[in-house]
Amino acid sequence: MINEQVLLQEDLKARERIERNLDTTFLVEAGAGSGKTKSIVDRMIALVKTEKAEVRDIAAITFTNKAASELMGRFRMRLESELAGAEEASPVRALLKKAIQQVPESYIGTIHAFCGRLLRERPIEAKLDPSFQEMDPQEDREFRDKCWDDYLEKLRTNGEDSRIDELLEMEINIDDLKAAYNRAAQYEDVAIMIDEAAIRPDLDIIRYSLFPMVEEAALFIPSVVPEKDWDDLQRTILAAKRYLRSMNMADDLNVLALAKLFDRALNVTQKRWTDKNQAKLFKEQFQDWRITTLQPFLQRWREYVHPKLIGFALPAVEFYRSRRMEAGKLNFQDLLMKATELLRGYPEVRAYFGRRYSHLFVDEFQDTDPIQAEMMLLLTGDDPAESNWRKQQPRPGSVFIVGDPKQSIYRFRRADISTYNFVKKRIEQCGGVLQLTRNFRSVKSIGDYVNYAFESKFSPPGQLSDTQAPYVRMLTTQANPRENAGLHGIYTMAVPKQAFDRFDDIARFDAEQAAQFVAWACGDKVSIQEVVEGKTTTRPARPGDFLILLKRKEYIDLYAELLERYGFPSDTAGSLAVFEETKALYQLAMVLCDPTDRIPLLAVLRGMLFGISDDALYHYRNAGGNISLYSSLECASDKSAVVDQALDKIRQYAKWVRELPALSAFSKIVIDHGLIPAAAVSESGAIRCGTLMKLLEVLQSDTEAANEWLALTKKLGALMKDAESMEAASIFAGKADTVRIMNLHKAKGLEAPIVILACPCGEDDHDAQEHIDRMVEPPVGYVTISKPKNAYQSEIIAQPAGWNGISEKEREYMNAEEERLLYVATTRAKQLLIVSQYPSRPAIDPWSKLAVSLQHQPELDIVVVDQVRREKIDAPSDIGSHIAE
Ligand SMILES: Nc1ncnc2c1ncn2[C@@H]1O[C@H](COP(=O)(O)OP(=O)(O)OP(=O)(O)O)[C@@H](O)[C@H]1O
Repeated sequence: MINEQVLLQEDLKARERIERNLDTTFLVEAGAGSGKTKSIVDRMIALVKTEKAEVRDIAAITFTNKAASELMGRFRMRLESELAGAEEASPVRALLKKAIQQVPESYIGTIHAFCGRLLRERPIEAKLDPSFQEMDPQEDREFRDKCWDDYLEKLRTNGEDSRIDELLEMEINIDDLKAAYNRAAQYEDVAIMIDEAAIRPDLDIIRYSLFPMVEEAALFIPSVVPEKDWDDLQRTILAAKRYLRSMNMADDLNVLALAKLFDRALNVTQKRWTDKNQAKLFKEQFQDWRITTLQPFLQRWREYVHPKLIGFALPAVEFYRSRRMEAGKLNFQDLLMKATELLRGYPEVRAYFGRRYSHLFVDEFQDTDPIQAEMMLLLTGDDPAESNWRKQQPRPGSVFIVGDPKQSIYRFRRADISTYNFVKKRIEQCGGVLQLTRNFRSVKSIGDYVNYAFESKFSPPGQLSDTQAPYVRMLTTQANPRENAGLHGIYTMAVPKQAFDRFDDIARFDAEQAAQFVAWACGDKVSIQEVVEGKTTTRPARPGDFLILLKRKEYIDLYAELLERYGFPSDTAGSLAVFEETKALYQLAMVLCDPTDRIPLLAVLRGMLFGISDDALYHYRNAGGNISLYSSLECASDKSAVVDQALDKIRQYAKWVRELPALSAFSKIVIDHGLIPAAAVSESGAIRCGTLMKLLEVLQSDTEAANEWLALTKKLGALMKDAESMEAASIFAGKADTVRIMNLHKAKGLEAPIVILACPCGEDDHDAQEHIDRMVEPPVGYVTISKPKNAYQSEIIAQPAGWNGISEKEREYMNAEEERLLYVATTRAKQLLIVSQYPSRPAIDPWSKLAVSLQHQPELDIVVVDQVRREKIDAPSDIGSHIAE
């Protein structure tokens, strides 16, 4: 193998330099499985042992709190083991002892918490209320929503709501305005591009071109419906005719709505027209008109709307910002921006923190917020007077950055490759860029596959591109398991064609195969190779060896459900938390907020909590019963007695709500109704039960919700609406021997002996939504606003001028990131990687970009395994009757 030995030597040298060249600033590009955390710990220990730094001088910034606690744990353990190995009375021993004492004084944590620290020490210079509070993303969302409502209210009270009316006349509704507000609020550090000069496009161009075409084509549509129905163009023309007859076409918005009917490919079946040749001509004519007239027009319209929408949103965002400051509440972005402003604005503060944290470590640099780069250079810069971070150069050895540009997967959360490349160049000038290429994680067959699959996907080695990371060969040193000692390498697992390529069916088939494989493998059929204290051993596979990764989160619970059927517990991350129990509890909470409202009351009676049939309700009404919490039927018939019992129960709940703090009442209801055991024995019981318990925890952490029923109801509503705000959790979460199932972004930094890239469906090809240019000062944002078109698609309703070219550029970035996501996915496996495929329709398969490299990999033989019999309640509504009894 060419140069493999040389490359290994280079890797070794790089690792030595990390520990030895402590006065050199390094950016370490460490490939997958190369032991990033270990290299950080090695350097920290070296700093302590050589007295270059004390532990209290060290700040290490990690991507998540979990990564921070792992780093902290490993650092502490290394200090302890170094101490145990140090000679009695040696100077190093004293240093290590002191270091251990100082561990609590060091900083190891996320960038946001670090900024919080800086700001708490210097609130006056930061112009902050010293008792400011940090808001997590969920609290921030709620605060932002509240500010939006208040802002609209303020406009109304000040008589400024005519501004809203103006926008409503442009086919914009209140939801669109809020979408613009939410979008602009994401980019407070960016100058959002607005073209104030955009002029209103004249809709006469549509009137004069489209109306006559519609009238003419209508003449060739038969008067009776063709045997096989109207074709697309006919249907659209007939709809347009109805529109023209019934709507006021002097109104521009009606014309716009009509024109949009024609903004799609309209198929024509010639024989359904009265004249085939004319039909062919119409097809071409409408298609041509769409491209040459309609689409340019719609583009100009979206450009015209854009400044109005953004212009409305920006003052609302400013209102939200000033509300945060007045209330002393900082969101994550504020923490970064305020801390950077503080360092930028005060040379003495810069110098103070530069001394205080003289050795800065930054992990996962490829995925952090670009403002972090500014902070980092301001803190470590060698010129005390320079406030422009781009001109700063780190002091020798002051910063140690670790990252892997091949694993940058958070562009949607502001990660930015151009900032990464800028910092890399800067460090090249004043320190060194090192490559760690040796991979300790995967066996050779996986390494070979990864190299083969990604060499052509990344940019040529050593070449800096502003969209894609350069390819670096991965050097695996773990041998494959000996023959018959363990299934290893890469396998595919295909799902056969499903009717209409329905996602639900594809996912279910795949989940069943995956569960069967896990069951088979754990039945002593697959051995796992492990290196323990330098010795290679094997042991039977167990559930904890499996990591199932999905590109999208919708189907995570399905995989958990199928695994459960085969008797395997799982631990999920990133799946949606909206189960029937949560929905039913929310409905009940609404009833208890306003018991006079009969509609939710009826829904609760018929829903999963009480499962009362329409028949029973009918009998109850017939017997003179009133569906109300305030009346009870004296002599109900047998059939309707259940209604009375349910109403009694709800009355009882209402009493608890009046008498107890909200969370106590809520918990009592959950227990009284037996929801936790009921969830536990239902389909996906472990997750549903775990999610209910997590729900109680989430409510407990919100003081207002825990005390007040209305706030609790609102909180439940927010959790239902915003799937991002609470993830489902299994009761097995955190237990060691469970199959882990998660979406790909959650798998950052994780590994497992066996990885399944599952669920070969659900891929969508969504358009770019924004593009941020961070190479100019201040950074400029090109932001579009969209609204849902239907359940699956959205349409852009406002866009900045020149968006087509800009969005193409952004697509390049997005496509490049897709490749990196695949790199992250394939590099999680230690011994065996299984890739699910849906060959019948690659466009919907998120893993299909690997198809070419997978061509010669064997397909997994799925051995049919029986499901485990378990007792379960068949219909959720049964729970109600159980309780009623
Ligand atoms: N020097 C080493 N010798 C032997 N094994 C190591 C060494 N360093 C790390 N490992 C092992 O290699 C595996 C990968 O290490 P780690 O998870 O730290 O890699 P990483 O660089 O964070 O990878 P990724 O970026 O892909 O998440 C782990 O199982 C770890 O225990």
